[in-house]
Amino acid sequence: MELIFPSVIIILACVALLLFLRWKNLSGPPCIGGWIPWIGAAFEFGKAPLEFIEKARIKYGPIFTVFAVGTRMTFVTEEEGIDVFLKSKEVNFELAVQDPVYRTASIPKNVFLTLHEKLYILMKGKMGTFNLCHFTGQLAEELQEQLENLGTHGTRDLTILVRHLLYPVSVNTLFKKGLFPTNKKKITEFYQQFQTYDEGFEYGSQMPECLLRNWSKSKRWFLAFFEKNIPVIKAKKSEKDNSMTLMQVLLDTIDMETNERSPNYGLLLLWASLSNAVPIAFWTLGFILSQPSLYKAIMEGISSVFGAAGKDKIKVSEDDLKKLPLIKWCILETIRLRAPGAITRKVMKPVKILDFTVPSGDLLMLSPFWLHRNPKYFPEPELFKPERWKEANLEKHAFLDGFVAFGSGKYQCPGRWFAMLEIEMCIILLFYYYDCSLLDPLPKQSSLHLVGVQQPEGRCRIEYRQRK
Ligand code: HEM
Repeated sequence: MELIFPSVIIILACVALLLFLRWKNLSGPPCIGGWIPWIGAAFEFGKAPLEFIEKARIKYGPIFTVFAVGTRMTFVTEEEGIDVFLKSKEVNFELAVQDPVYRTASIPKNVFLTLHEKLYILMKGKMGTFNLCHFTGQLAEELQEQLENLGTHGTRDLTILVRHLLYPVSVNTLFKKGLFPTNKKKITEFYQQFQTYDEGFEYGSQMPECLLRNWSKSKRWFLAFFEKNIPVIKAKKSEKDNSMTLMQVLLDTIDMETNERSPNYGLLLLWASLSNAVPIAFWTLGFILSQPSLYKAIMEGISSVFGAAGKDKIKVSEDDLKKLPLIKWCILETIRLRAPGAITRKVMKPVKILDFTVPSGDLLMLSPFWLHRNPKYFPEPELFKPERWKEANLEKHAFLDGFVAFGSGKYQCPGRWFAMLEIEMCIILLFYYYDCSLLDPLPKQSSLHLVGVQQPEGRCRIEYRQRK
């Protein structure tokens, strides 16, 4: 009797626990795990995350949880879930990205949480639509300097060409004029290090650094680069009007709170400014050049605004840009089709979506890439149709409904208008000076990326020849 009593209690406790777990599971969205504890669905998911998401949506419905390496990611794919993602006070951006920020830029949680909102407001203001006009002149100047290096004609891989234009232009515009190396060896080193850092970023944001030797080296290379250059960036204001660059403005605030993390923020801003803008410039040029009638229409626009190509440098004004809406539509249509695989928020308190309760601690995930393929928002979603952007009120800085490539809500991408402007200027100036054609078909997009926009899977060469 003495032995039976505790056994009954243990059995009852187990039954209660099982019922509780079953109830919990029933009230949560369907969960895709694997048979290996903790690892869960990591292998299947990691092989091709974008395809995995779409297959799971078809099999499990509009909301489902993927359990992988100890993390629960709950994907929302339809209105009700999207609304919670974008508007609920119970889901949080900062707590969702804090861990990846720590892994990729070594910014500790307390520093990140103290500074994030202040820095975000500064970036949003400095790169907002009112201030955009301050970038136009310098972007044009920097781009024309880089274009001079292309010579009269040549053939290059389009990705490399875009990198050679946008790396120096972004660094010199956002950090400090002249900061980008000018010595050939150092330029090559910068390119190689950034490529390694960028390519490994997604793994680096999830795995211990000790498992990613080369990536870790490139991260340390950039931290040392900024450590050396922060005093230089701080020292020099614009000779023309004493104005400050974005990084100089950020450094003022970072210094007030902590004087040790400036290089880390330099690295984060560098990555944010290049990782999406470069592939989007690549794809936009690729889409335009692979459609002769579109390329012709764009060239007619450029010639009507700037005249025939000559030897002198040109100035590009806000008014000029307004006369060339087709280029902006092409950029937006490219961003729609190559949008980030996922954006994320942390669930702070359980949230109800459809008939399910998503528990606190889950990462709520939204896929701009798949949302942009919903025919309800974008008819014939797989087609590249720049003219659909005619409907958007771009004068009022509004995108089309259902377009979330820059995120949405409180912490929408603060660099979105700058990115659009930089890519627009890049296309205008390249096409103004050179006749271009593609020597290879446009490559497929890789489906390996959740973080950021989609990368090309193979090479694509461009031939360029100075216009007469
Ligand atoms: C086409 C190019 C770009 C795309 C598609 C893009 C997309 C995004 C997305 C999806 C987010 C996360 C928003 C969210 O979760 O709601 C983001 C954040 C951010 N982006 Fe961009 N971005 C682009 C270009 C740029 C550029 C050129 C800059 C800087 C000059 C920039 C700076 C940032 C920063 C600093 C954040 C983090 C904001 C925060 O911490 O609150 N982005 N971007």
